[in-house]
Amino acid sequence: MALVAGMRVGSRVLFRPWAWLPGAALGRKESAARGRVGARGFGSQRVLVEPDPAAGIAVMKLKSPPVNSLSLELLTEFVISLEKLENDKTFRGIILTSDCPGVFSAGLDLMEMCGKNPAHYAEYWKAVQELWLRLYLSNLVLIAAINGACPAGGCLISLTCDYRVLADNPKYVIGLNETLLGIVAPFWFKDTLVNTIGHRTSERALQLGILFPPAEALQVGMVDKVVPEDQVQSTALSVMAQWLSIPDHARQLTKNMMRKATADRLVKQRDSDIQNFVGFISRDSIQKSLQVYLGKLRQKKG
Ligand SMILES: CCCCC/C=C\C/C=C\CCC/C=C/C(=O)SCCNC(=O)CCNC(=O)[C@H](O)C(C)(C)COP(=O)(O)OP(=O)(O)OC[C@H]1O[C@@H](n2cnc3c(N)ncnc32)[C@H](O)[C@@H]1OP(=O)(O)O
Repeated sequence: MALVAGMRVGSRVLFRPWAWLPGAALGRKESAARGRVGARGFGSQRVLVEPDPAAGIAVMKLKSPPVNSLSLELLTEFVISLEKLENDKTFRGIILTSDCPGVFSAGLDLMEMCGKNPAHYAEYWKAVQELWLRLYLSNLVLIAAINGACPAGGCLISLTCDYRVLADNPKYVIGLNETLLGIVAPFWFKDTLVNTIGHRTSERALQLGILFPPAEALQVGMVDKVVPEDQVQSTALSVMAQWLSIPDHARQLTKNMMRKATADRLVKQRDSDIQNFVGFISRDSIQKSLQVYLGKLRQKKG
């Protein structure tokens, strides 16, 4: 077997770029929880995994009501489930979807970024980076079955997938709307978007914080297919079959070739990216903006 830049070619698992990342190792308890997934469902409180070993795929459902906001707990459970599937050679693809009606994911959890201390912000941001790196460079085919609203960090997660199917519902908007909150999408969010929809469209979408309804999302290439709500899952399954018809090693090396440079930009500056985030989010003016935004979200109800 040849070794290419640390990747073992000839076995199914071709690259584990995170294995050498600082902080990437899981604790002993978490390691013990790993192992073969088998045919029974597994998962955790916030991440349901429904494996179909015969088909070589698993459906992963985010289940952190009410809106799948990406709390530290959800990020951690997400990474653990992902790693379990990555480590089990039975699995070649994951369909990523939501168990919360009407919302794919509300993005990063605003409560994790408000009123906490710098150490907490640093821990949180490291977890956000970790999930992005693992998803973006995953060996598996990832298909997003987007069955609800998909703003900011939710959109980022979908953009790490190889293909996005969005339910045709005007409420199910998708985009990186950070500027509407008075915050800034970091460079690796931006890079992920640019790699998907191109520079000019990203520039406009990012500055204006555009949340695209389905038809526009399809038009700009933010999603690959828009289908009636009751067909999201079946469409994701048939798209998966098409992607799985390609030999893994060829597809994986090609994915790596397309994505590695983007991931490496973050890998090379993880610590400074954390410091930037902590400095930025700790500013009084930013904290105020986030509080105002949270207030508006709450008011919307009453
Ligand atoms: C040059 C210098 C650069 C430096 C840069 C350095 C670093 C970068 C710095 C920062 C980067 C941060 C990047 C941030 C990314 C994000 O993802 S921020 C999150 C953005 N998310 C949103 O804007 C979505 C907000 N939510 C909604 O729009 C809606 O909730 C919905 C998802 C459309 C669902 O609507 P609905 O079903 O009607 O539910 P409610 O609105 O009623 O919400 C239910 C409760 O959930 C709470 N909630 C909603 N979203 C969040 C969230 N993201 N985090 C935490 N909590 C959330 C909402 O307040 C309700 O709570 P209550 O029931 O009222 O308590």
